[in-house]
Amino acid sequence: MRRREHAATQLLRPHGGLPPQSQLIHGRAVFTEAYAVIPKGVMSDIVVSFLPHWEKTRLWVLSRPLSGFAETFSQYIMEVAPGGGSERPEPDQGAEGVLFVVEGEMRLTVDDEHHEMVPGSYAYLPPGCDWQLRNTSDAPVRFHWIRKAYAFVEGIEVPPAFVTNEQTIAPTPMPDTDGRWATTRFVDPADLRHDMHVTIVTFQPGGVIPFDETHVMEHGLYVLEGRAVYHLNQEWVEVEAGDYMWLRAFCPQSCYAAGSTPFRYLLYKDVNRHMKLGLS
Ligand SMILES: NC(=O)N[C@H](N)C(=O)O
Repeated sequence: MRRREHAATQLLRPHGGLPPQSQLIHGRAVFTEAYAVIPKGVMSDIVVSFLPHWEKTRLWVLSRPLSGFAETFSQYIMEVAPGGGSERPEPDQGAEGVLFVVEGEMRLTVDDEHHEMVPGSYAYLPPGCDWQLRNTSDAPVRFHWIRKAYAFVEGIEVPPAFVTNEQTIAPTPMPDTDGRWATTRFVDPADLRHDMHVTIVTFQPGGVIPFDETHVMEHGLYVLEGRAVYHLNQEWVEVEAGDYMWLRAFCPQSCYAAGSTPFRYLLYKDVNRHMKLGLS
């Protein structure tokens, strides 16, 4: 509980506001064909977005399908002020979503059932899900909203909605890592109803991904806590809590946890489906 509060405080102060006019800040932002890095410092007041049917809400769009629909997902950091929220949050009946709270509290209603969401709360919302959201507290709430067009498959049913909290799930250690690399999984990897995974990856100080993973799955990585050096394609990039990385399919990736506290990130990955072949 204590660690969660600390991580949330670290996270939120950096967003919003502007550097003074007397300063020219050179950021660490990177955009390449293979990946992008959006450091926390560039999530300022002048790059916010707003959405239809959301009240008292602003957001930072961290990723979106860029080249037609070759990319699979969009990811937002949502900030909802007290009293704000939406009765019509998702305009697309084909979109599934994951919500993950990083600071504050809110009420999520799914099929008329209320869920009080706190830091670490996680909700999976299948396509066509009936959900609403309201900040019933007296402080802003911030959460990630990851959306993907659900890939329907004949003979496989759509998974149901669920709400949980990362604190209730024991992380699964990676084999042969002495527990220095572990993943908190919210769905069973063998459950083929799911076509995306949003997990929490945790490295203890000194933990590494020891080789350049290179795979077809895309990633969004939001650093929740700690710091690391990430190898992305041909470059080494320093990242810390509040930074975001967007990785296209096949972007080589490895890392080492560089701080004195655990390095943790929220990870999106598309899984369990054929590739579209462009046949008509
Ligand atoms: N960058 C990562 O954390 N990648 C994961 N090992 C993954 O692809 O599952």
